[in-house]
Amino acid sequence: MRISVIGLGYLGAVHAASMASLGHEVVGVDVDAARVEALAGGKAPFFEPGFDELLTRVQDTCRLQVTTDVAAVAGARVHFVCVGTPQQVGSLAADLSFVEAAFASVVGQVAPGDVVVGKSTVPVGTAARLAGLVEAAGASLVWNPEFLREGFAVEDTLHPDRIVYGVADGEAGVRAAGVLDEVYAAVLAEQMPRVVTDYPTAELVKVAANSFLATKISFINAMAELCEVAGGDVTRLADAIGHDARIGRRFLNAGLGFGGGCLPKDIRAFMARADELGAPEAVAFLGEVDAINTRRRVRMVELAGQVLGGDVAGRRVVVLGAAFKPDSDDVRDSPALDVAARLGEAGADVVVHDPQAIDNARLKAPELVYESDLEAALSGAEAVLVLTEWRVYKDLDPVRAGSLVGARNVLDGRNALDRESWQAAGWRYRALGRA
Ligand SMILES: NC(=O)C1=CN([C@@H]2O[C@H](COP(=O)(O)OP(=O)(O)OC[C@H]3O[C@@H](n4cnc5c(N)ncnc54)[C@H](O)[C@@H]3O)[C@@H](O)[C@H]2O)C=CC1
Ligand SMILES: O=C(O)[C@H]1O[C@H](OP(=O)(O)OP(=O)(O)OC[C@H]2O[C@@H](n3ccc(=O)[nH]c3=O)[C@H](O)[C@@H]2O)[C@H](O)[C@@H](O)[C@@H]1O
Repeated sequence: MRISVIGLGYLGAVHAASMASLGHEVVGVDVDAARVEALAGGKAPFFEPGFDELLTRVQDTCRLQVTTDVAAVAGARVHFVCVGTPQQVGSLAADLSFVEAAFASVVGQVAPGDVVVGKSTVPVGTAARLAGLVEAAGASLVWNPEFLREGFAVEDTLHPDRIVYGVADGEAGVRAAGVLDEVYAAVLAEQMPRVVTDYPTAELVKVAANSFLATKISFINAMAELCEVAGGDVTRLADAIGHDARIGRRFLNAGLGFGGGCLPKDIRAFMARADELGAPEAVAFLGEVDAINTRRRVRMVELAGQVLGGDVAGRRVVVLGAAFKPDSDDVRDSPALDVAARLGEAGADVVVHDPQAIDNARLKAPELVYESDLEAALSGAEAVLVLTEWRVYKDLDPVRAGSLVGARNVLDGRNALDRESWQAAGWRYRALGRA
């Protein structure tokens, strides 16, 4: 089928290439000319495992065309809107201006019978509002939230845990769902759950899922705070409660907490929307989830001060990790970069290393010093802070690292290192949530 994808960021670019890999003829549109140019040349505009290979495969089939000209979407039968919904400056609410602009430009191109599919994460009520615009052009709207994780984006797009459609009432909704089933036929062949519901439920499913994940992380980080004062070990605690199948061990990794372009802004936008709907108390707990998350960053800076004898000013500190999570170059609301910036503000001589995210980090925090060679970054450091659990940091040899640094202090911000082997190599090991 001929389809279009509007917005070629972490979500849209992977969606477009994945749909082309399923055999569809895809036209992708983005307002960012540099991004379009990179994709047109078969190059991923960001680091995502497996994405370069997918692009190369798709390029060979000539089924993916990219452009800045929205007129190119005319002739496609299904149009996926994948533009950003960042946090508004000075407010908790989502900035919907990109979604509104994208819908306005797409409806000018659609033909009667087309299906417009919203994939961006939006506040509940947005789809019902946009449906009128789409229907006025003779097309139908489906809200089809996306649940992919960065670092696993290709895998999650082609093999999701579930697919959710929010559709209009009646025949029109059934017909639109049927068209989307055709697009996803190869994905649905794996028989994962497919939930067809109304617009508000589909929108709420997305923010509820991200809120639950954020809550799970902050729950374990609250336990980490208690372990720190009571002398417990949060990693053992997480293992023990995680054995209960009702709780589960996943997303109970205590440490610096959550960041990225989604969980933080989604829980904030949910609070703002609940407030508008007159039900702020329903999700007031998310304020605490957010506060626990921020406290972990503050605690990390305190811990660095403690191991350095009370003051970080003038002390050489190496921050390992700038991305918000491993296997990504995304630094949006990155806990690691935030801690590095806080240490820099406190006067520390900070050097930041990351295997993939230095270019993005430099744009976001140009005041920090970056080093792309890991051994050079470690040289002379008086404290080593592991803040993003990249494999290369987990694989560090503590003996070799110990020969490079100025003092053997390691702070494990992600509970990712093997404590015993670091201690055996003469390191003073400190971690969040472990006394
Ligand atoms: N990044 C992720 O892992 C996931 C993101 N989402 C949601 O998907 C949406 C997009 O997120 P990302 O891809 O991370 O954002 P992003 O910021 O990486 O990409 C958004 C893209 O849309 C483009 N754009 C903006 N206005 C446009 C317009 N009028 N026409 C065409 N292109 C336009 C931008 O230039 C940019 O390339 C957000 O709502 C996000 O919450 C949902 C699930 C996963
Ligand atoms: O809406 C979105 O954009 C996406 O947001 C998250 O995906 P993502 O942000 O890519 O990354 P996660 O793997 O969820 O990690 C988020 C943050 O939580 C942190 N985290 C994760 C798990 C954990 O146990 N502990 C923990 O601190 C990570 O380090 C990272 O900073 C969700 O997992 C996706 O399902 C969702 O589609």
